[in-house]
Formats: sequence, structure tokens, C-alpha cells
Amino acid sequence: MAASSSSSSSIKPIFTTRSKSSNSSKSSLLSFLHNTKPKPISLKFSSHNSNYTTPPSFTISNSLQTALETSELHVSKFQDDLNVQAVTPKPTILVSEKLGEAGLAILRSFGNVECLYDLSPEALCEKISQCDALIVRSGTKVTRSVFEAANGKLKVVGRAGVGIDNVDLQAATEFGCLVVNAPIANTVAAAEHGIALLASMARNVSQADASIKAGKWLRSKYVGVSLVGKTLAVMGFGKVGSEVARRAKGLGMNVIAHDPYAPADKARAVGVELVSFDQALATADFISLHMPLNPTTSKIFNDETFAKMKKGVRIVNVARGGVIDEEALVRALDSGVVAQAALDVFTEEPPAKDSKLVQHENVTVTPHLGASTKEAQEGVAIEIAEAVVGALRGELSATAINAPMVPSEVLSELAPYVVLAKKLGRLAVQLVSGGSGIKSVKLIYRSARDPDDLDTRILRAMITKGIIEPISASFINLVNADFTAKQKGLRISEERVVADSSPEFPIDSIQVQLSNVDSKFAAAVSENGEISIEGKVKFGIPHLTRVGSFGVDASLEGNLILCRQVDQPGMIGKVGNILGEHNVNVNFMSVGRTFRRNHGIMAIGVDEEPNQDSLKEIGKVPAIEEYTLLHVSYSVRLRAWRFIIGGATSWGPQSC
Ligand SMILES: NC(=O)C1=CN([C@@H]2O[C@H](COP(=O)(O)OP(=O)(O)OC[C@H]3O[C@@H](n4cnc5c(N)ncnc54)[C@H](O)[C@@H]3O)[C@@H](O)[C@H]2O)C=CC1
Ligand SMILES: O=C(O)C(=O)COP(=O)(O)O
Repeated sequence: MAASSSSSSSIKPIFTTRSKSSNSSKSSLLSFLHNTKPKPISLKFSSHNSNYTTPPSFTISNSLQTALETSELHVSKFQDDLNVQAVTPKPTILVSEKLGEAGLAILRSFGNVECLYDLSPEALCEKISQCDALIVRSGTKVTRSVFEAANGKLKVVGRAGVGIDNVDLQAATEFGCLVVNAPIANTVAAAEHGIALLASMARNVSQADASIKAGKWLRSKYVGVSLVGKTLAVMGFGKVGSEVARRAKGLGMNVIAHDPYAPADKARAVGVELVSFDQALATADFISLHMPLNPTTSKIFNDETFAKMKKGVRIVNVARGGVIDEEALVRALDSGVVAQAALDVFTEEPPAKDSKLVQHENVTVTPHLGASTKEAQEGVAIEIAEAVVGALRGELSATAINAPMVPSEVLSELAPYVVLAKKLGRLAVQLVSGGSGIKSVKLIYRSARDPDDLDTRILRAMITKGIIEPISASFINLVNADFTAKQKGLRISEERVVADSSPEFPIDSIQVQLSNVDSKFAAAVSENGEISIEGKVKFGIPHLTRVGSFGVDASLEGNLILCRQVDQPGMIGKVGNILGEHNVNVNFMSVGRTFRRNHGIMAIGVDEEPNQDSLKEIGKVPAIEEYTLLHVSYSVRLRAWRFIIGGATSWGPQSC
């Protein structure tokens, strides 16, 4: 059970029965996601059967479009049968720093790639509104201004490397922009560079090299220190840190490590003892930094911590300049507390030419070269290109930084429930008429499976989307759903109830309850006083199965009229006739009641949106006690993957 905290604000739904054409109700999913006008879709067809002749390309027919928009199952079927490939405009991918060719080739095969290096912050902001993806290394600052300037077009930022401290993650999340990185391919390169700096620092390689080039021969000045038998403290025992530790052990060093989050058995496996921060500082002859830069680690090496170090310690930093207070390091070098430092990274990159730290005779520097080997750069380029293309296709990336990981098997199993969840959210909010605004939403999932086996994050996000999107300008996806809900003061709690149903299906039913709000359809209010609706997936199609205390069975498509009436013969005919007279086609009708000849409700699915006159006429039927019109869907073709990052345009074989 999870709940997000609420704040003082609340959202107030305002619904009118404004007239909407049926065409607008069928606008494409993509326009629905990004509030843009639907674009005409053309499809390229090719057949698995070579004898089958197909036109090279044509514009999608209305019926096919409707089918595509109406059912996920239909989409898959058409794609499988016809090998449908979208030829809608390709995404634009901006690469703002040098990227390996192999990665560029992957990107070019998918989208329009623009490599624009050394853009000023202003030029980046100007360009970004035309870009669907941005790929950066450590040199590009992806600030809030960039996300603001993107105006909702930017869907993914790919960091071709590990550190994402140059990306404003909070802003990315608020704008629903996915951030992915490439955390694996440069690990060894960074570790090797750490070892290179360690050894060259200990033997004064760069200083000696410079002196010979300056015409000197200073053998006694550059006597070094040995590594063997010395204690190295690895600060941050992650991917790079553990590789450094392995290599340092090979050099005969005694390696200890400090990492508050590293499992002890991982360290033991490398023959490394995990120690406290202070113990590491007090014991080490050499300290190598391998933690991320974040608010906790910012300037973690400062006057106070240098004072705790063994006099004459030598420091290597291939992590991030910002973990060291650079002015404090200069003081520590001047006082001899730190004998030497070897730095690949700096608070400001490039550092000022007259930087005391860089110019210090006991400091060896390289210009952020940790990841710069041919091999690492090709690897990183492929890793990030695949992650970005996957994200643009709507797949959840294994390296997503600001979105929960949902394994693809879970995603495909939950797909029809994702559609149901969105529709229930949207229906529930339409039932609200007043009160102090929606503050509290309870979601109850009934499932035969163990509650711990049920990953409901995407469902919760989808219900949130359904509730918030119609009443705000926010574009909501898996990246920003929780954030937006919190911001709107919406407290969402979840309950998982074990149901007596088949464990073959992940979920039996989803119930959405909104408390402390009035309903414009009193029958939707349960005995407990909250607006309550419940839905199930039947044969892959979402159904509304309960409204308040009334059981119904309505397939969730198009528009839905709910009527509460005195349970008596002839009601279906009367309402059906009125709709028929107004040329409104009924596609299904379901009646639910509490008990015989008491009250009942009718759920009537209609293809066209009924006009006000027809609804008023229904309201005038003496036995009808109340009625309401609900818009179930404008475009129902929801793919979980597309919801995850959204998009104004679709690309690739999975697109419509
Ligand atoms: N100079 C360069 O070109 C490169 C630099 N890097 C940098 O190296 C660092 C490490 O990268 P990876 O090993 O790939 O990341 P990682 O995420 O695998 O490892 C980081 C480790 O730091 C630990 N950590 C977090 N807070 C800590 C703290 N307060 N004290 C001690 N440990 C802490 C984490 O638990 C984690 O185990 C990052 O800052 C990254 O940006 C990485 C690649 C190349
Ligand atoms: O991967 C990292 O964290 C790095 O620091 C590498 O940075 P770069 O891609 O070489 O600018």
C-alpha cells in the first residue's frame, strides 16, 4: 500500500456538457497525449507473403484508423498481419557533444540526427523546441531553461555516460521528460584512468615529463613513492570504484573502501574491507574518489575532512570535481596534509587558466578524460543510442533515471489494465460536481495473485493521468504522474485485495474511489459516501462493472449515458426511442439494480454524442431520477509504452 502526501491545494473539476463532434472524439492518441491536433497517418504496407501485391503506400482508411484507435488487440493484429510501418515524420535527435560513429549510425537509422557541438546555452534553448531527443556528455548543461524552451517537444535526454549531474532531473521530471544514461560502457576506461593517474602521480610522471621538455634533467627532484604495500581507500565502491579496487590489488596495494550503500559481500568478493568514512580518511595513504556528485556528496572533501586525513595523503579524483572543495584542497596541498592530487574532473570545466589548483606543482591534471578511450566511446555511443531509440519507441529503458523500471513482461501483461485504469480515472473525475475539490483518491486492486507480485505503479500513474489531465493543462506520463499528483494536492492511496479469481490474470478488478466530493450523479456515491466506480478487463476490453452500489456491465468505448430510474418495465424502450429519434446509435445497454422493483441504473453506450435536447428529454421521463453523460474516450488506442513518454508524433514499426 502506497500513499503520497497531500498539500493544501486541491483540484476542482469543472465539466460542462459541451458539444463535441464524433470526429474530435476520435482524435489520435498522440494528439490526445500532447494536446495537439491529430495528424493524418499514412502507412507503408508490406506482406510476409511475397505473392501478395500491396500498394506501396496509402493513407489509412477511416475504418482501419477507427480500429487502430479502438483496440490495442486490433493494432497488434494489423501490425502482425500487414507489417505496418509508420512513415510519419522521423524524430529529431540533437547530439550536442562528440558521440561514437556506431551510436550515430543507430540514431540515423531511426531519426533525423543533428550534431551541433559547442552550442551556447541560448542556442541550445533555441534549438531544443524542434527536438524530440537530446544526447549529451558532461559538457552540456541541461538546465530547467532547456526543458522550458522545449515546450513539451523534448521526450528524452540521453546522457552518453554515467554522471547525470549536468541534467536538471527535477525539471526533467516536472516536464515529463525521460532521462536515460549509459552507465556501463565507460566503467573500465574510468577505472583505468584512475589507475593511470594513481601511478603517474606517485612517480611524478607529468611533472618530470614537463621538466625534460623544458630542458631540465631533475632525477632527484622527482623521486616518487611506491604503491605496493600502501593503503588505498576507494570512496564509492560502485562500478568504477570496484574496478579500481581490483586493479589496485593487482598492484599489491591494501585496499579498503567506503560506500554507505555497497553490500559487504560484494566488497569481500574483491578482497576489500568496507570501512567508515572517517576510518578511510584516517588510514589511507592514497584516496581515490568514485562517488556521484549530488547534494550529499557536494564538497564532501573540505577543510574539516582534509584535517582527518593522514598527513601526506595522495588523492585521485576521476569522479566529479564538485565532491572536493577546491579551495580547501589548495590549502591542504600548501600545508602538506595532502602531498599530491591527480585530478581528471573540476568544479568548473574547463577550469580557469589561472586556477591555483591546476597550477599547483603537486597536482597532476587531465581534461576529463576518464571515459575517453576509443573503445569506451564506441560502447557508450551504442549504449545511449539504443536507450534513446528505445525510449522514443516508448519502451521503458533499463537505464531510466527518473522513471520506475517496469519490466517489459509486466508491461505487456498489464497493457489492457493500463487502458482500463486511464478510463476509470477519467470517468471518476467526470462524476464529480463539487465539494472542496478532489484531494483523496483510493485505488483498490483485486487480484488472485500475491499483492507483492503486483506492480501497480503504471496503473496508478494512468489513473492519475485520467483524473488530472482533463482538468489541467498538465501532460502526464509515468515520469511525472506522482510529481504532478503531489503538486496538485492529490493524495493517492492504494490497496491490494486478494480476490477469488483466476491467477492467470494479473488483476480481477480496479476500483477508484474519490472521497469528500459531491457527485453530479448521486447513484455513483457508495454507502460509505465516496464516488466509487469499478472496472474489469473482459476479453481484453475494459468494462465498467460497478457504479456506486450498482453492478453494471458496460464496455468502455465512446460515450456513456448513466440513468438512475425506478426499476419498472419499459424503461429501456423509452430511453432507446428518445435516442433513436435524435439519430443517436445505441451500441449497448446494461441495467443494474439494488433489488427488484426498487431503483436501477442504466448504462447506455452511444456512438454519437447525444445533444442537450435528447438528454433533457430523457430527464423528463417520469421514472428517470437522474442522468449524466460521460465521455469514455477520445482516443482509446493506448499503448503502455507510448504513455510512458508520450509524444506528439509516432515513429517506428510499433507506431500507428
Ligand atoms: N572522469 C570520467 O570521465 C568518468 C567519471 N565517472 C564518474 O565516476 C563516478 C562513479 O561512477 P560509477 O562507478 O559508474 O557509478 P556507480 O553508481 O556504479 O557508483 C557510485 C557509488 O558511489 C556510492 N556512493 C554514493 N554516495 C556515496 C557517499 N556519500 N560516499 C561513498 N560512496 C557513495 C554509491 O553507493 C555507488 O556504489 C560518478 O561520479 C561518475 O560520474 C564515471 C565515468 C567516467
Ligand atoms: O560518464 C561520466 O560520468 C563521465 O564523466 C564521462 O564524461 P564524458 O562523457 O567523457 O564527458
